[in-house]
Amino acid sequence: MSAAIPIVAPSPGSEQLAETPARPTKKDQAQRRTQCRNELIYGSCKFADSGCPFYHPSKEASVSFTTPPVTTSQPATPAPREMPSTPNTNTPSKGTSGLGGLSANVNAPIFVPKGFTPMLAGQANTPSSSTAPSTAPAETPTTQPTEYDYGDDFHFDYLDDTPYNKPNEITALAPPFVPNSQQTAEGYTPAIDPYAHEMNPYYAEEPVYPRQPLQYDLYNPPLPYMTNIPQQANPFLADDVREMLQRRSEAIMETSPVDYKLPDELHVYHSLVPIEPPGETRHPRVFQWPSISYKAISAKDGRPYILRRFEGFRLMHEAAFAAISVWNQIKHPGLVTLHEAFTTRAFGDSSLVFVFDYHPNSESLYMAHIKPKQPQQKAGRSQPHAPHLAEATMWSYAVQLADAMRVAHSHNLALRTLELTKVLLTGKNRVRVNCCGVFDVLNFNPAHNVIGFQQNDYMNFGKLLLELACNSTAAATNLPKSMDMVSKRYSPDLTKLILYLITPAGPPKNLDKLFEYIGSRRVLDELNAVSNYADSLEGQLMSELENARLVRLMTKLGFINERPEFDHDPRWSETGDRYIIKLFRDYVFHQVDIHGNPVVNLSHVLACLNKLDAGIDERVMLVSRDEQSCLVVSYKDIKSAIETAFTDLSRASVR
Ligand SMILES: Nc1ncnc2c1ncn2[C@@H]1O[C@H](COP(=O)(O)OP(=O)(O)OP(=O)(O)O)[C@@H](O)[C@H]1O
Repeated sequence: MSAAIPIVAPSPGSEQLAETPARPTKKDQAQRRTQCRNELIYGSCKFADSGCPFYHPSKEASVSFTTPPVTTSQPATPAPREMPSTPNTNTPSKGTSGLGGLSANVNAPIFVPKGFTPMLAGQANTPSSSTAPSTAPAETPTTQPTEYDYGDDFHFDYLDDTPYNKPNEITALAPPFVPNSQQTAEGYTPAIDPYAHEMNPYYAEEPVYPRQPLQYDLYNPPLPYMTNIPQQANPFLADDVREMLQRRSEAIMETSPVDYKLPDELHVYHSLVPIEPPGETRHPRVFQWPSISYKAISAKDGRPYILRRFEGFRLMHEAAFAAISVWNQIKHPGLVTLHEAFTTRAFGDSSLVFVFDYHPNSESLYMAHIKPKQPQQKAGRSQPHAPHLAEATMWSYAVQLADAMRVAHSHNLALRTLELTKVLLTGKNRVRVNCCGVFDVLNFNPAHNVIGFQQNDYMNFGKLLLELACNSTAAATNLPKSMDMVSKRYSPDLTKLILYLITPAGPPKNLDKLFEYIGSRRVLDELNAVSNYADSLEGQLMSELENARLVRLMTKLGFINERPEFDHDPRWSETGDRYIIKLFRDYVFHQVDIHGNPVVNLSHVLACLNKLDAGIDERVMLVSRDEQSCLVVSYKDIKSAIETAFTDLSRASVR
């Protein structure tokens, strides 16, 4: 049995027909056995005594359907307009036939809205409100041909003096939303709808515009265990996270406006773009060979990589590449992964190329913290840069870099590039050591002493922290002065750590001693910070998960709505179940207020689409654009209609 209740204007002359008794046919006899829908919906049929062919029960029987008198004036407004929808708490699902059944149901000649009755009956027990519809006679409505092709058998209801598509009638059928304990769940703000006052022109005294709460079961709030992170009111990705990801995505796709005459292809890489304009030297170089870095795309996996090219380098020992395979096996969050190295003549010289992971929009610690910057403008005022790094940031870097060192040393390797320009800031407080393995090839020596390089790592680490603490690349040239500055700016613990690292004298340094200086509390602080950040990102992902559902839904609507032709039928998207989908689209997106201005109400759209996605039994009244017909359908039915239409389209697309 259908849940769709089409109510349309009679065609011209239908009233005439109603008054002229026709010859009893088989169809007429069937009609006489069918209860008149006006009785069911409005409680009475004004044509009961003047030729309505349907069955009319006695007045006592239909008493529960009578509607109280109206006190508000009838408006004349454009369509479509915001319609209150009916919460389904009292209306269990009955008889909706699932996928594809809607067309048949809509065209069914006999209609008994089973799921509807309890709601109406429930209303009879509720005290009537002043906004209830009128049963008083009014003008006979204009009769327009309906847009919907219902077929010959379709039962037309005569619009009585209280047209069904008037808002006060709708209120009677769909009482205003009253938040229950579930609906007042987290995330629902009573003042969520800025249009509420505009959308209730008929209820100025008692606003009953159904605000569209984001129900917890349809739109999930952040996970409960996320109480350790600030809650965000925005159901979408936070602005700063969106901007960060957007910038990264742009950086990946960036191309060079200048033609640098680079090879089109290099090994398996193509689309080479220099990371920095070539030829500029801004700070002491770490490597004795000039190098230039390119972003390139791998033809193997389509991912971006960094190609660091050493110009004019001649490789003397093939064995130098042995370290590359070891570095390649180390995947650590504190290291920029080295993938491979090769020599090439594609640039017109003999070049050595290292391939690293590409971290879009990253910058070196030198660029981020030491390089002088233009003062930033905020609210029209220039903001001075922080004079020095916060102690917590210093410890965070120290913990991450110490762990990167630990993993390299445990593989019997040395980092050798713990320098301000070779440590990349790849995210919020996330540092990674870059260019690991480069020295192992550039300065290859079969008799090299890895322990000596590892001891140098401690020295370089101390120097890097000192330079960051003093905000200067020259800090190591005057140690007493620099250490004095550090002790004034930072805690004794940090001063002791730097002193331990940069002092050459004493026994060989080791990781245990290093972590003793750092202290387990600092490591746990870092763990907490990372966990909080992971939680916050997970919360953000959660909101994107919801949005992805809605995008899929809107994509389906886009495939179906306004399709010019399908299955050799130019009216495919306007007929059958698709007509319901069209009306639903109008209901969700094309509402207008009393002045005919568009209602751009995001919470309404989100609530409708979420209900649709969940396919709930709640009913919604869809009104045709000429306001002459309306359908009462459940979200479940609309979902079925969309699924059926989309499945038809998908099937045809693979044929
Ligand atoms: N793997 C990478 N992923 C993303 N960006 C990188 C990567 N490596 C380097 N960069 C970018 O290139 C910039 C320059 O780094 P690079 O190591 O080339 O410094 P440099 O100034 O050329 O130093 P040097 O001359 O000593 O090699 C960095 O600040 C960073 O923005």
